[in-house]
Amino acid sequence: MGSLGSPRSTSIPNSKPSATQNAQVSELETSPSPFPRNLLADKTHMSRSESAKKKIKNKEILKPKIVTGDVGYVLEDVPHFSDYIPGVPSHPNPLQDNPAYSVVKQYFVDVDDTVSQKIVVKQNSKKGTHFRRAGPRQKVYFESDEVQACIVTCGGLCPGLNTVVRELVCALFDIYGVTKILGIKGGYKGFYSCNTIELTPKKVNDIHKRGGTILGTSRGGHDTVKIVDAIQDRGINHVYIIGGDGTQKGAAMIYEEIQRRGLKVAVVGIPKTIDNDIEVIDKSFGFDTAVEEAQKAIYAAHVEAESHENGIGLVKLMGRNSGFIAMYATLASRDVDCCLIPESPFHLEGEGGLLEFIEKRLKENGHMVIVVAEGAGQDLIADSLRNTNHDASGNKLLLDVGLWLSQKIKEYFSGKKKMRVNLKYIDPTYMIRAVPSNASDNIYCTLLAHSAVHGAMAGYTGFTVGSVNGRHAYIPYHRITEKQKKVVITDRMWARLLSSTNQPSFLSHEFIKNVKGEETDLGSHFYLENEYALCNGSITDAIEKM
Ligand SMILES: Nc1ncnc2c1ncn2[C@@H]1O[C@H](COP(=O)(O)OP(=O)(O)O)[C@@H](O)[C@H]1O
Ligand SMILES: O=P(O)(O)OC[C@H]1O[C@](O)(COP(=O)(O)O)[C@@H](O)[C@@H]1O
Ligand SMILES: [Mg+2]
Repeated sequence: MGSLGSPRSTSIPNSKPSATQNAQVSELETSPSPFPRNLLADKTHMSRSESAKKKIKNKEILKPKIVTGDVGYVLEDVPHFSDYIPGVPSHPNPLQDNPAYSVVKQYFVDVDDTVSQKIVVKQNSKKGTHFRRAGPRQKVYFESDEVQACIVTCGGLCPGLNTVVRELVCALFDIYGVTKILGIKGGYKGFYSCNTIELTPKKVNDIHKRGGTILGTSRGGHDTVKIVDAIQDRGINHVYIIGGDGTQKGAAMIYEEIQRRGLKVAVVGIPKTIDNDIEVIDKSFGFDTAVEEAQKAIYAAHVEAESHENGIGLVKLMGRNSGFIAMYATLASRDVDCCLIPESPFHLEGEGGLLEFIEKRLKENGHMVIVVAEGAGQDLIADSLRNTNHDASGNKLLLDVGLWLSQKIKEYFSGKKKMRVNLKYIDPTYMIRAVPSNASDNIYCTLLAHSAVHGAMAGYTGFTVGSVNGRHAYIPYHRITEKQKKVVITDRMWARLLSSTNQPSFLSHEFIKNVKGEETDLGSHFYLENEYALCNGSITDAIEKM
């Protein structure tokens, strides 16, 4: 495989590809890396001529790096420049000369350190899946003045976005002496349709105290080729992408295109989602803040409900497909009588239905509080209303379960029951995600940002950073994006919720029978509550041993 031709023909005025961004590489005969390799890196600058584009398009990308060891040890590793850029030079890490780190006993993470996905084990358990431990390495693959970094925030808002931006800038600046850092405005489409802003520690000094993102965000607009062209044109070689599951899928495509073009550009994802629906990681930043903020709405609903005869406080919380916010806000509050999430189907009418339970609870206590995740009961609403709308990113636009439920409850009691109820519906949806992150999320954001920067400087790319069992790790994109994390209703955490609210499970016998019949891999778990499932790996086992 040879050079793809002449230097890039189109470019933004005053910007040219940096010499180091396009690695000087030659045909790869043997690999210093122990991993399977099916990609040969391109030579020097790319041309955007049609034939060159075609060649790039047809190039295969690296296969996932899976390393196996003794006793069933598996490392799901992340790509490194040395996998596709032979002879890529390295340098000593400047961290060792940083006065702040002078007292640290061990500056660097050992190259062999990995983080286990499964921590509850039996005596004879296999070692199972591991991820590369995050942190500074002895060698870095960029000189400070060679780095041109950029940061983008995509998808919905989440508390902590500004903190991550701030800490990325500060880590690059303070630890690695990087001074060229660009903010991409307005999400993915900002790469090719907006101006950039220069980011310095001074500019970002106070931003963690503000909600939202100073960079702006958007849904839709992911055009891989245009984005990578912009990255190349601006000479960017560190791309930090903060966003949820959709964003990480987009980041994976950017990384693949960059690898196809043979560029020395690190693509690093920092997972953001208020719904906490990202697999593998313990939890996402901003989640704790959102749960805390939701307490205010639940408190108000409880005060209102308690103060009226047959008072019902109904609170709708975010959670498109995963009910983590509703579940944790309910557990934290202790004022909630019933929590409804997308993972646990319910029915309204008849024996064992929601309306019957509301009536019972009102008769017992005189008031009640219901928390509903926005994605709950969508199948029931869809029966009465047609809904085929999607947002710019392709996410299904949900119908308002809170309004629908309020209507159904009122109809039920004013109809044949002739019972007067006083229902107050509170929808704090955007309030819980528009706030600045709390103290613990701020620290989490800082660690994520530092891990991201250390990984990029150490030459890793094509990964998302996240906490796995409390240790920070580099996780390949496909592990984050292959499925969404959901509340496991056969998990003891959901059982704890049911026992705290004393609500019925609403599950039909048929549903339980179906779930019991399913053999599903329960690989990762929020807060690792499901020890049984982790040991045995099936819903059936989890249910039987609960
Ligand atoms: N499957 C996908 N492939 C590539 N890009 C995607 C994909 N899904 C979403 N995106 C892009 O990621 C960005 C954010 O996605 P979205 O689903 O809105 O939020 P989130 O990342 O928070 O889940 C959008 O710009 C969207 O175009
Ligand atoms: O109004 P928007 O911005 O589309 O946001 C609403 C959605 O954003 C979320 O908070 C999270 O979405 P993402 O994590 O995919 O950005 C959902 O819970 C909610 O449905
Ligand atoms: Mg999403």
